[in-house]
Amino acid sequence: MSSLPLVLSMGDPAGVGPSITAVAWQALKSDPELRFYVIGAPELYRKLCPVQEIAAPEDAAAVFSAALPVLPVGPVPEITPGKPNEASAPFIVSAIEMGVAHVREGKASGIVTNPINKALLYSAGFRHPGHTEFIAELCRPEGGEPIRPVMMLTGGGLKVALATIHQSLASVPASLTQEALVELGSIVHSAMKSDFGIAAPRIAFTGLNPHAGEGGAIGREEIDIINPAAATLRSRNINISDARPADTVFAEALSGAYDAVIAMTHDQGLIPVKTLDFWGGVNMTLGLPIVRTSPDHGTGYDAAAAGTARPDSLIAAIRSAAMVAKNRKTA
Ligand SMILES: NC(=O)c1ccc[n+]([C@@H]2O[C@H](COP(=O)([O-])OP(=O)(O)OC[C@H]3O[C@@H](n4cnc5c(N)ncnc54)[C@H](O)[C@@H]3O)[C@@H](O)[C@H]2O)c1
Ligand SMILES: N[C@H](C(=O)O)[C@H](O)COP(=O)(O)O
Repeated sequence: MSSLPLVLSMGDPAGVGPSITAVAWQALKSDPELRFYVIGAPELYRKLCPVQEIAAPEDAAAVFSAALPVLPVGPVPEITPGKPNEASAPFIVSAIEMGVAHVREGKASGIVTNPINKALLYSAGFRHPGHTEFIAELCRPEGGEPIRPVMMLTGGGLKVALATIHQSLASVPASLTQEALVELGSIVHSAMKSDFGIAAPRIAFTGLNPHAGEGGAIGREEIDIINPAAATLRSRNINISDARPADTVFAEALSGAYDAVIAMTHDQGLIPVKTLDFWGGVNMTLGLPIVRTSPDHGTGYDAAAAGTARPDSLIAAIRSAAMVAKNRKTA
């Protein structure tokens, strides 16, 4: 595995982030290959586990087995778990920016983001739908072309990428273009090889409409957009299906027919993963020059307030980030 540590961003301090970070450290502290540090407010973690403030990512390795290494960001206002506070927004954003900078500078092997509440961040001038697009923008070289980030959720034996993410269902059909789907299919194909070590990936597109349009009787997006994009990708030696009915393609993937499924909408793709494996699910961003993963859940304010937060998905995200970093190094 990479000898560099992973970096965790604090996420919303009023959510489950602080508690699951402390429990993840307890669970992983004896595994040097999964070592990490968190960029956050040290006081968030002090009641939960031993904490050691560090001045630089390079200090994390010596500390990790004995205490959670925390690179301070702040001053974060005093927080009551479960009660979001707008005053923490600038520090939530700074922690992500610093973490991405550390990975880009070669000081950390990847970033694992704790959950944020996007609406709260808008008060601090955050203008991105989520981490996915924000981190892609942070990775864009100065004066360079925008990077197309791809959201993929893994869990329950599935790997599901999304053609559209945080947008209204009504706006989805206009966003589906042959060009965008060809670009997406290429990114997923490359990531299956470099990030997951799958030499000859088999990918399926879902349809947008019930029964993948029923030959055009229920909708034409499959005939006019999705299938032509699939044909272009196949002409480039990418093994990808025409639009498959979305109600059955996940069962086909689970039975071994496909390594990854590309879903047309957020809920079409995330419902099967989160239903099968909410606690083991991982959200990752494909197509970036850096490794980024996250738990599949959100801020979970009610669990934070009740003290019932589970660390499983964060631990799975840490393991996935370490695996992808290692696979990319090998590739
Ligand atoms: N990666 C991210 O930053 C991310 C991902 C998803 C949602 N969100 C944001 O989170 C906020 C809340 O979203 P939501 O309510 O739809 O989803 P959620 O995942 O926060 O909560 C769904 C349910 O799961 C529970 N839950 C979540 N995490 C848990 C944990 N670790 N342990 C125990 N129970 C847990 C919650 O208490 C709730 O009952 C929204 O602002 C959303 O945008 C962020
Ligand atoms: N759609 C994601 C999920 O439900 O898991 C999520 O909102 C996270 O988005 P970002 O990783 O872009 O913050």
